[in-house]
Amino acid sequence: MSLKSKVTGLILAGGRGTRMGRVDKGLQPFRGATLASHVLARLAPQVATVAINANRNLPQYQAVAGASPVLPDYLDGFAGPLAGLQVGLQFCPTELLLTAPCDSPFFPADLAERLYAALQAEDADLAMAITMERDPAQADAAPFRQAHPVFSLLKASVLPALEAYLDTGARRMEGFYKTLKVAEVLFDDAAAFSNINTLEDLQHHERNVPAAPVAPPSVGRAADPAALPVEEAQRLICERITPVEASETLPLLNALDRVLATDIISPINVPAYDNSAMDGYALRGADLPGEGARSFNVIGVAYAGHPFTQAPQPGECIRIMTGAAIPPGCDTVLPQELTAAIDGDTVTIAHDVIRAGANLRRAGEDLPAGGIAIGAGKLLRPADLGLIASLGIGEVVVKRKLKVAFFSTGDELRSLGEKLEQGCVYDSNRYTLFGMLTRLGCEVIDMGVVRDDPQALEAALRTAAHQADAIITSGGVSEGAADYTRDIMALLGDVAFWKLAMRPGRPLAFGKVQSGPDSAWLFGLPGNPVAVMVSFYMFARPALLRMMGSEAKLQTVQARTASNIRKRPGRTEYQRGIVSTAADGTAQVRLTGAQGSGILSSMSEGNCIVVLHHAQGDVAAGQIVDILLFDGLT
Ligand SMILES: Nc1nc2c(c(=O)[nH]1)N[C@H]1C(S)=C(S)[C@@H](COP(=O)(O)OP(=O)(O)OC[C@H]3O[C@@H](n4cnc5c(N)ncnc54)[C@H](O)[C@@H]3O)O[C@H]1N2
Ligand code: MOO
Ligand SMILES: [Mg+2]
Repeated sequence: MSLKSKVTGLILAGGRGTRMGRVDKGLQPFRGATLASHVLARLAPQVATVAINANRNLPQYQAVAGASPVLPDYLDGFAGPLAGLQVGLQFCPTELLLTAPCDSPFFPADLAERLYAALQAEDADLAMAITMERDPAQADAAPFRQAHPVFSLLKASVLPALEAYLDTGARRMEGFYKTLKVAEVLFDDAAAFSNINTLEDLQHHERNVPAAPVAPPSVGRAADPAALPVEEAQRLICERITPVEASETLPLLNALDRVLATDIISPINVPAYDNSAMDGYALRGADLPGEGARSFNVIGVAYAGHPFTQAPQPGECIRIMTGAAIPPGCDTVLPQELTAAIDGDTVTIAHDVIRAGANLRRAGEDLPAGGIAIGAGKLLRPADLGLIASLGIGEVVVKRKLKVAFFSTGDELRSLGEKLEQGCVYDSNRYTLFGMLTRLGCEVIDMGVVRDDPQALEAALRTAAHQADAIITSGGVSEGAADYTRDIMALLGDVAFWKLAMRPGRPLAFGKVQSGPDSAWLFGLPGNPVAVMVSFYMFARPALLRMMGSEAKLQTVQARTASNIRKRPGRTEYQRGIVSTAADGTAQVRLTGAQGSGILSSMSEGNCIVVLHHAQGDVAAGQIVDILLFDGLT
């Protein structure tokens, strides 16, 4: 029996993350994934099965865990790693449990093997990793022994002892280990057990990534290997967001732009009956002449809404209008302009003008009765309202509207109507955000401008968390000295601050802000007026749509660029363009002059965004580029 098949892995991710501003450590983005997923990748090859112990953000951990279980503590109140060990042991289907914390992604690939060797040799209950470390401030001092109790291999049979220990009210890992027979295993590589405790640690490790093999930059500085690619940030956001549950029933006319909460099942066939696609003559296909011509006697008229119910005899036909029910016995309609002659009640038809079965619209060919006419999750557009009406359905169940609070941050901002002093700018972001959110069908809560002041920011975020499902802010997410936004966001919630490999829109804050029992997803967008829009479209929009219950994706189309475009590989660029039809009839795009992220006129003048992908370099005039039409976005 292999060692692997005897061991269950347990990732300890149940802590409060106190040293990381209470963020959920395991879910912090790291080298293109989350910390927990890096730990999982190390652990999985060493064990038969894995579980994650977590007490917050369970759906997000479930996304990391895949089919493996996510186990919250059985004990209340973030009782520490022993509480995680307890549920891990309760779950453990194998004879041994190997633990690793969610914030140490570098541990050895042979951890299980080496701990097991000692466990066996010493006939111990538990084997634990030890390293020798030095105080970096005292280079000459003797190294000291550092135990890593969270890196342990233990027998599943110690569970009763653990439960007895916990029953005494004690919670310390070291205290419990003293009750067991422990084998200590010295590892030489202390760095392999280093954990990431603070956001600074995270950024430090993020920066010390071995350089990724990116194509050489075309101009200027090299791409920043620590910056998170756009798709990765989108994925991390999407992993955490879940759709709102609540729905409401609305009259059809009020449901435009809302997200359908349940499938629309067609109660009838559409069309409800076989009917004519043409004004002309209904007849039996078998009566059409094989050669020459044949005359038919017109025995009646079928109008839309006024069916003719008598079947024709051979050599008879019925005059029929578009939409009228096909009379019994008929299977073909000859458009009136294809007749050879019409003389009173006699119509002459030549051979080979139509085939049998032509010009009929069959019952149920659009939608069969009992079939799904429109699936849940569809954003209802004008065609959908029409389709639902065509089924005779007058009310629909849609997801409730999202409430989105938004405010701008910055002491330099002035609202409309205020005097513009030296060094100030009018707040434009609140207007673009208002427009984008309204177009998305959200109920907007405009919270105005919030000063760069910790108390004001905290109060605004708390109010927003009480009132809204999501909060969108602009400004203060970069590293400027007067930007308190980051500190306050981190204080109130589980918020990550990302530096993205994109332009514009490099800084972004995302996470959950909690105030008392209420919480809201926060999108802290950068202050620059173009950056705020691009970041909204790339990150906030898909997340809000997902919360609304829709998975609508942005669709790029292609156009030929009219000029050379400079582009540095290693980041995604969103340049503003104007697409038009070239002389040869194909789509052609030219850029709107200056592309600075403060140049809002570029968004107003442009009708599309030219998407220059992460790995893409310079583009020569005449080459094809992807574009996102503003009309599709809004
Ligand atoms: N040392 C660094 N500096 C900056 C970096 C960086 O990585 N390192 N990133 C730059 C990028 S990229 C952007 S974008 C901005 C983002 O900064 P903030 O999110 O902190 O935004 P602010 O500093 O508050 O404002 C930036 C800019 O935008 C104007 N602004 C802000 N809000 C509004 C509004 N509501 N209406 C109109 N204009 C607004 C503000 O006056 C500033 O000019 O940071 C770079 N710096
Ligand atoms: O996000 Mo900034 O606006 O890229 O320049
Ligand atoms: Mg700033």
